[in-house]
Amino acid sequence: MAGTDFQTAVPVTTAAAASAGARPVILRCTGIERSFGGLKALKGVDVEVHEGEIFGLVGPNGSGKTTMVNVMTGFYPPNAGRVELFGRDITGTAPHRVAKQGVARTFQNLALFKGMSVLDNILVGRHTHMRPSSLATLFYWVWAQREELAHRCVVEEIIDFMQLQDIRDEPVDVIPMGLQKRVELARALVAEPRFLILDEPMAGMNQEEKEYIARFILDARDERGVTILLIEHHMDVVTALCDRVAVLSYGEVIAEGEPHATIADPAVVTAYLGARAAARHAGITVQQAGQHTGAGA
Ligand SMILES: Nc1ncnc2c1ncn2[C@@H]1O[C@H](COP(=O)(O)OP(=O)(O)OP(=O)(O)O)[C@@H](O)[C@H]1O
Repeated sequence: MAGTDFQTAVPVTTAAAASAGARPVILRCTGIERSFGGLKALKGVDVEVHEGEIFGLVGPNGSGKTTMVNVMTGFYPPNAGRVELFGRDITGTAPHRVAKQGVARTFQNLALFKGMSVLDNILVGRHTHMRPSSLATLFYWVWAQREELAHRCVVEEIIDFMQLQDIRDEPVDVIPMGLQKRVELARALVAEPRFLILDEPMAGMNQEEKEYIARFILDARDERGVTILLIEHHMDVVTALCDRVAVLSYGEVIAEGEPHATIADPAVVTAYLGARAAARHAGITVQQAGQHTGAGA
C-alpha cells in the first residue's frame, strides 16, 4: 500500500518526529461511543495524541473517522466516553469553546466563503481572537485599531508562510482546488492553534499539489509547534508524514502504532481489501486469513 515516490519527495526525519511519542498527551479520548439511530458509528474508541506529533487517523470509507473528529471538537456529543484536551475534560463542550482552547480544523468538503477574497477568507480564521464589543470599539477606537492591526499582522505572516501572496486578492472561488485547500489550511493556522485537525487535506489533488501541502503540514508542526491529527486516504502520505497512526474499521480501532507496520497489519489489509483479496495479497488461503486476523471469509 505504501508508495515510495512521495517518501522521497517529502523526507521526514525531524527531531520533533523522533521524540513525539515521549511527549505529554494533549488529547485523550477514552471509550468513545456514538450512534446515529440504530447505527453504531463509534464503538468504544480510545485514542491518544502526543504533543508535537502528526497523528494519522485512517480507515476505509464509513469507518467513523469524521464522526470521531466531530466528537473531539464538540460537534457531536458522544453517547459514552470521555474527551480530555490539554488535561481538561471537554466531553460535550460546544465547538466554539473547544476552538477557544486552541483547536482548529479543516473540513473534508471545502468550507470557504464563496465570493470573498483569499485574504478575507483567511481573516475569518481570527474570529476566536476577536472581542466583538461594539461599545468598546466605539469608545476605545485607538485600542480597536491596534487590535485590527495585530490581526492583520498574523494574517500577513501566514499568507507569507503559505506562499499565497500572488492570489491574496483573488475571489476564492476562481482559484484551483489545490490552492483553495491551501487557503483553508491558512485560515486554520491564523487561529494560532496548538492542535490542528485536518480532514482529508489532499482530497482531489495531483501529486505535485500533494507534495506542496505535505511540506506546509510538516512546517506547521516543525516551525509553528502545532500538533496535528491527519485524516487521510493516501497511504503514501500517511507513511511519509505521520509519527503514529490508528486505523478504524466499523467504529473500532483495529491497529495502532508506527505507520508502515500498522498499515501492513493483516487486519488492516483485510479491512481495506476484504478477506479474499487480502488472502490473495498475502499468498494464503481465505481460511488462514480469517484465523490470522480474526475476520471471517
Ligand atoms: N449525521 C449522520 N447521520 C447518520 N449517519 C451518519 C452521520 N454521520 C455519519 N454517519 C454514519 O456513520 C458512519 C461513519 O461515518 P463517518 O463519516 O464518520 O466515516 P468516515 O470514516 O469519516 O468515512 P469517509 O472516509 O467516507 O469520510 C457511516 O456509516 C455514516 O453513514
